[in-house]
Amino acid sequence: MTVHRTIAVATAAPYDVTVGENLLPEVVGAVPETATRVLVVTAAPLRRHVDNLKALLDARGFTVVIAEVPDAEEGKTAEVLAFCWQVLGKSDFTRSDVVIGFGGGAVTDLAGFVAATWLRGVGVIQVPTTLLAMVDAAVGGKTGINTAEGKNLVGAFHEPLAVFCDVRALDTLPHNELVPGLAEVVKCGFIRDQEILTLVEANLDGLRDAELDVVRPVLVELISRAIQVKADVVAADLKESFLREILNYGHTFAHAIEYTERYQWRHGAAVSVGMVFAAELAHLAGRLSEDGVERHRAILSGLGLPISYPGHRWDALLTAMKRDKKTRGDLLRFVILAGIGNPIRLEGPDPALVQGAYSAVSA
Ligand SMILES: NC(=O)c1ccc[n+]([C@@H]2O[C@H](COP(=O)([O-])OP(=O)(O)OC[C@H]3O[C@@H](n4cnc5c(N)ncnc54)[C@H](O)[C@@H]3O)[C@@H](O)[C@H]2O)c1
Ligand SMILES: O=C(O)C(=O)C[C@@H](O)[C@H](O)[C@H](O)COP(=O)(O)O
Ligand SMILES: [Zn+2]
Repeated sequence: MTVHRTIAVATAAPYDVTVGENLLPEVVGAVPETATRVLVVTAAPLRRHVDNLKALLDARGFTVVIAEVPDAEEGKTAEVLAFCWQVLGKSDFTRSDVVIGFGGGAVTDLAGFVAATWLRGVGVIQVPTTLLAMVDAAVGGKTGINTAEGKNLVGAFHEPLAVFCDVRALDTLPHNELVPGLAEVVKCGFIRDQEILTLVEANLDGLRDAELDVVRPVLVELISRAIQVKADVVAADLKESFLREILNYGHTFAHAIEYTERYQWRHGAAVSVGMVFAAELAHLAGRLSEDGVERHRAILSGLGLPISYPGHRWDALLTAMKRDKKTRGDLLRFVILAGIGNPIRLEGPDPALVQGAYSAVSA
């Protein structure tokens, strides 16, 4: 049976996230008729898919410009952003024209920021092609790039016109890229929708082995549920004044790992360790039971995700964590759980607790 689900994101500028199969015609249909030019921001592994999209856009009479950017985190830099601006300038791209972000989370983050900054903001349609980008990066309007000092330090909130998650794109996604996306799905389970945890626990082996023909129905359910969690949160607090911080569960430590490891860790893998770190911190702070911590370890390791960090680089990690966007002045702030499904903030914890949580996830 063909999958087709729509999740509405009810922000001030509402849009739909479509989860389905063979959605390229719908992507083209979402480009406003007022547009003349379309910039597709993408990376080399997506070339075949993008050729198909370009053919459909050409047939509709749009002038299509492709910006193929360096893959993965290498694309989230100021230099690549400037390259995209140059492409837009040279093609006389106007406010009625549209950017399409076509790729993993690195591409959708960059494409969104290109759209946010060009002429102070043009429309962007996001077409995420990794599991992680479908359930998280392409939804919610957080866009940005990394700087030499840290992860996602420059960016803007810029919501898409529409998001299309074509689950058939996952057929070409390498196994080692699919599993990290499950970390963000599990995150949504720990912070809000516990049915996600139940579904994952019941399908651990199939999800870990990514046998898509076997787990496709459960994966579609998990994708839809995770997007629904994100949609509900961003609809209530788009600009992260407080509630939205729960989507950052596990990310204080995760971003520090990514930065310290020069982006050689997959984002989802770092988030997996980051959630165990946050669970250990919550336990040390007396807010989460030993069983709650163990549930983190069991689910994440059961999916084949890392639950420890072997780097022994505490000083570097602490320096990076201080640059987290939830920090206020010198006050480190963490999202932790006061029980599964109940995220709270831990502000300015005793440094011994933070170091204790680090020791608990050190391999
Ligand atoms: N804006 C947000 O709210 C948000 C949320 C979560 C993550 N992120 C960001 O997303 C990024 C991670 O995204 P990611 O995990 O998708 O990694 P990624 O974008 O680096 O993609 C992983 C790899 O898969 C390739 N790929 C993508 N789709 C493919 C397909 N269908 N077939 C074959 N190969 C394919 C990519 O080219 C890349 O080599 C990080 O930069 C993270 O900070 C942002
Ligand atoms: O959408 C959000 O809000 C999130 O925090 C989702 C995270 O999974 C995502 O990795 C996001 O890019 C992190 O943002 P940052 O503000 O910590 O850079
Ligand atoms: Zn994330």
